[in-house]
Amino acid sequence: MTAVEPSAVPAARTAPEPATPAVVSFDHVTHWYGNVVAVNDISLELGPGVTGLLGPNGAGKSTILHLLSGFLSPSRGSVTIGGVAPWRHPAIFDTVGLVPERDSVYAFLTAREFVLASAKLHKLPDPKAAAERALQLVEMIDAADRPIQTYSKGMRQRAKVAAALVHDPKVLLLDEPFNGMDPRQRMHMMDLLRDLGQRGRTILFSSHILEEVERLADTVQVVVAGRLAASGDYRTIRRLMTTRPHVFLLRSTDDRELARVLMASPAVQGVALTKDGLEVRASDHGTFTRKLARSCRDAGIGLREVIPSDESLESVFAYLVGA
Ligand SMILES: Nc1ncnc2c1ncn2[C@@H]1O[C@H](COP(=O)(O)OP(=O)(O)OP(=O)(O)O)[C@@H](O)[C@H]1O
Repeated sequence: MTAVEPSAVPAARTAPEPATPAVVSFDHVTHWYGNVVAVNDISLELGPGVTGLLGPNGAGKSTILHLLSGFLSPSRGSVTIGGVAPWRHPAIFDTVGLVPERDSVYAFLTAREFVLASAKLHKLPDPKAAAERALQLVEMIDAADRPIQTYSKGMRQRAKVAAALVHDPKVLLLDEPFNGMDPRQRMHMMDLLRDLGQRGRTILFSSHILEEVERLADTVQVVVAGRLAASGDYRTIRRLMTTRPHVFLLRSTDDRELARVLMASPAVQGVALTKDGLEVRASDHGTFTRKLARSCRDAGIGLREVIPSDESLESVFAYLVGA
């Protein structure tokens, strides 16, 4: 496991104070569904601020969020929010708001009715005012009286966020909240979540998109195949991802000569002549890509194509797990 301790974060981003007591805690948590181990011995602590839960499909992100919401009990270990175990403890919903991945919304209701129903379920003193405030936060006032079934996916997402926020929870859990949002909606939602994090709320959102997490999260928890692969400051994790070895396929006027030239570079770990071209394993992505064109020019070799061949998130995660 690549364990990265949360490090000091420059002033540009708001990070949880190191002394802040953990609000959310996983202590050696395992959860299995029948034979499938969805979460495997995960320990983590989260405090106020925005945390991204990053992982490929099937990594265990939804299971982690459902354990926190009290929908699932840990098979082993303990999960707590503010010191309380959420399982079979509905009062936890005074503290927690959940935006599920699936649309668990009555589509014949309008957003206003849906959010108001959520406010009433929370027995808020003024449910109407709370619903209006939540709809305003997600910029849904104008469309609030249309049935949800007429909404785009992004609007449905925002209606779910309003319902989860209506009681101003201390902890907000969001499962792939940006799915289906257009760039403007996404930017607005990011601003809203960032603002809530800065105002002391503990926000945990799942995503399989590195850029989303990078733009929003103060800290990142990377899960792969049910295990915690890395955790801490997003910059450190980003650096680990960009400094990992990268594989490129190159096509040139003289692949054999190019192999000889590249092997002299400290940024290159290995080369292989294949029927498709020259496969290069670079130890440092930045140095390799910066110097490649010049090396070819100096050697009189024409560079025809540079194809990164292991850029999938899965390969990034595989590297983090194996590192
Ligand atoms: N109810 C279930 N019964 C059996 N297996 C399940 C169940 N729910 C999830 N799993 C399995 O547990 C593992 C983790 O699933 P989970 O939904 O938590 O991952 P995820 O990271 O949220 O993935 P995705 O991004 O695709 O939603 C997967 O292998 C999944 O197939």
